[in-house]
Parts: sequence; structure tokens; C-alpha cells
Amino acid sequence: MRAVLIQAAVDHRQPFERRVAAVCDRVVAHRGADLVVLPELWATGYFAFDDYERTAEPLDGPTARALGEAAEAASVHLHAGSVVERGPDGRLHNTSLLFGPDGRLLHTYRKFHLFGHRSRETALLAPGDTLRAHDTALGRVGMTTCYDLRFPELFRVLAEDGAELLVVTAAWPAARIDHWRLLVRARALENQVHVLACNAAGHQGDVELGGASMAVDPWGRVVAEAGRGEEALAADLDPASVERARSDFPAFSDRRLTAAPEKEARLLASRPRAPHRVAPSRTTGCTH
Ligand SMILES: O=C(O)CCC(=O)C(=O)O
Repeated sequence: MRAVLIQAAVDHRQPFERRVAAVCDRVVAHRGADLVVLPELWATGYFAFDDYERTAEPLDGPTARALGEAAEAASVHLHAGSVVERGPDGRLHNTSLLFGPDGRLLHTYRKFHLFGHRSRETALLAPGDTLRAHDTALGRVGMTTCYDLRFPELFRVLAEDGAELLVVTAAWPAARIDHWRLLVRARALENQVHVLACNAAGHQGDVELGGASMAVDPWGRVVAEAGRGEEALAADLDPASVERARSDFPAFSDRRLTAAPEKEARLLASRPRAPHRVAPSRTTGCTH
């Protein structure tokens, strides 16, 4: 599977509609990829808190329509990063959108953990409360947003819901980019899944975004990593490697606690354990 992460900067000199059109053109240029991913709030700018209200749209608004058309024109799955959504009750959310190659909106995710440190997100937005993975032609996909990376239980819930690919859309500052690198790899390794983490680039006000978008495999290995500036990062993933990693080294199936909120018993009922396979180390991938 070929994924392309568009590590975009927000050009605040351009009107909002022009920013949307420019990013849609960049999506269309990646026809031939299977999945294109955008950063968090790439059109409004995550740190442009004064613009949230003005740029908010419902999920059938012009920005979502343009993104669906771009996905269809490119014939790709499009994880369109996130937009400021105006919900049916008037509240605003940081909402991620996943489109299919026919331009249909397949799945949405409202950011669960709003960020309050030197950020007005908690004051302006309402958090999401629904977490589920979604079946696509590329496998089962879970969506997460930026600060969520610091909450391993959220990733575990999605992995327990069958996600094989976890996508992180972000506007992660350069000041804490070491945390980003560590957390993205940890979330992939501990859940034995692929993680695609698409960060923003450039400056938003006095905050510099850190770039370093990454594709990480189920062994926690970095398949591709971007620099700090604007870039389209391509990565080839082998979807079968999730199954392979889990059967070569069965840590995911050895877990005893569940993160799934709807399960009453937090301790997983004891079940017969599959015998661990003892394979010569040179034939396993588990040296990392
Ligand atoms: O956790 C961090 O350091 C960054 C989080 C963030 O910038 C966000 O959630 O948008």
C-alpha cells in the first residue's frame, strides 16, 4: 500500500478558500497512491484560534465537498486531516474526515483529548466521545489527532476494535518534536500496527511546527520520515505485516487488561494461550 503524507504549512496570507483549493490540488497530484493524509486543521491553522468560529463548517459544507471531489479526482482514500466542524447543535469540534476513492465520506472522528497547554482549544471546542475503527478497502483504520498521542489507552481501544492502521493527524510544535518521535513509534510497537503520523510544517503565529511526519511499521521501525519543511512523504506499507508481527511475537494477544470502555471486566477473561512459537531468531523480525 502506498501512502502519501502531505506535510503542509498554512499560508495565512491566502484567503481560506484559496488554501482549501491549493491543498485539494496537492491531493489530486498524488493520483496512483492508495491513501493520502493531511495534517490537523491545515486550512484554519491549529494555532489560529481567532479563526475557528469564522472557518467552522458542517460536514456537508464546501470544504468537505471539495475534499470529497479531490479524493474522487485522484481516486485515492483521503484522510483529510481535520477541519473545524460546526456540529448540528452549534458546538465546534476538531473533526477528521476519511473519504473513499469515490469521494464518499466513509468515517469521521472528533478529537478526544483537547489540548489546553498554551492553547485555547479546550475553551473553543467540544471533545469527541465516539471511538471506533472503520473497515476500508485498505484494511481497518483508526483515526486519532495530535495530543491523543499522549494517551496510549485511546490507541489500544482502537487496536482492540480491530484497527490495523492508525492514522495520527497533527499540528505538533517543533519545541516538543522529540516527544512526537518517541510516541509515534511507541504507539505502533505496543499495538503491533502501522502508524501514519502526518504533522504540519511552517509557522503559525509564534509557534513553529515540527514536521517529521512518519510512517512506522508494527515493529516500531520508521519506514519513512519527513524533514521539518513542507513535503509530501511517500511510504510503502505491507498490510500483511500486522498479522505477521503478531504471530511472530504475540505481545498483543498476551495482554491481560482491556482498554475498551464498554467491557465491564477490565481484566480479560483468562483464555487458553496459543503456545509461543520458538523460532530461530534470524527468521523472525523481532530483533528491534
Ligand atoms: O502534546 C503536544 O505536545 C502537542 C499537542 C498539540 O499541539 C495538539 O494537540 O494540537
